[in-house]
Amino acid sequence: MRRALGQRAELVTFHGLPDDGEHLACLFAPWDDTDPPLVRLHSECLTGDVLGSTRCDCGPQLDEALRMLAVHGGALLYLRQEGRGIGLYNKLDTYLLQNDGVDTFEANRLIGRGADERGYLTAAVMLRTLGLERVRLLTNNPDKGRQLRAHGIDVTETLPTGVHLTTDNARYLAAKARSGHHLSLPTLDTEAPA
Ligand SMILES: Nc1nc2c(ncn2[C@@H]2O[C@H](COP(=O)(O)OP(=O)(O)OP(=O)(O)O)[C@@H](O)[C@H]2O)c(=O)[nH]1
Ligand SMILES: [Zn+2]
Repeated sequence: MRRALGQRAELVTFHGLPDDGEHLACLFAPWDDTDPPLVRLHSECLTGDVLGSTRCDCGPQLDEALRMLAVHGGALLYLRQEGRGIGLYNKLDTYLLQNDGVDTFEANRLIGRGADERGYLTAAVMLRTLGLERVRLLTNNPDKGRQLRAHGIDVTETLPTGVHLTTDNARYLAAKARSGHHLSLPTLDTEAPA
């Protein structure tokens, strides 16, 4: 079902998705006919997207994607994959471990969950349903492009998001870089000068 969201954007809901989730597509028109449309797969982060938490970079990444899509057109899939798939309450439990110095991926494992439980089959089905089988993907996470391709989406290009580094999210971003996200972070010199 399609609902208008302002003059140049509309929301699309889906029924019968593989994981039965309430995922949402937000379409921005028009897109340039010469290039495949810009697509952002955004994983839900209630704390960062809505409540302004500065522990992660989700809020600034969502704002950035919405700004780019408003200019260039394309689609944002808002995927209900809170906490990289472990859910909100579990994510909040891992925050306690992170406060003791454990990184965001290891904290998931310590509560008995996968470091990243997200799959993108549902996103691929959403894109195909929307007629978006060739896309340019906005992400620093190579797994998203890899999985979309494995599910038959032609990802012609991957465009990096900005690096939204602050003192609050520096450890979070460093953990993402270690886990394979394409992020070039400045190195911090923690040693005292000789
Ligand atoms: N388990 C867990 N999930 C988190 C934490 N902080 C943010 N998240 C979730 O992480 C997801 C976003 O993943 P990220 O690793 O930040 O980025 P990404 O989506 O893999 O990559 P990009 O496309 O480049 O943004 C959202 O679902 C957030 O809810 C955390 O401390 N623990
Ligand atoms: Zn977040």
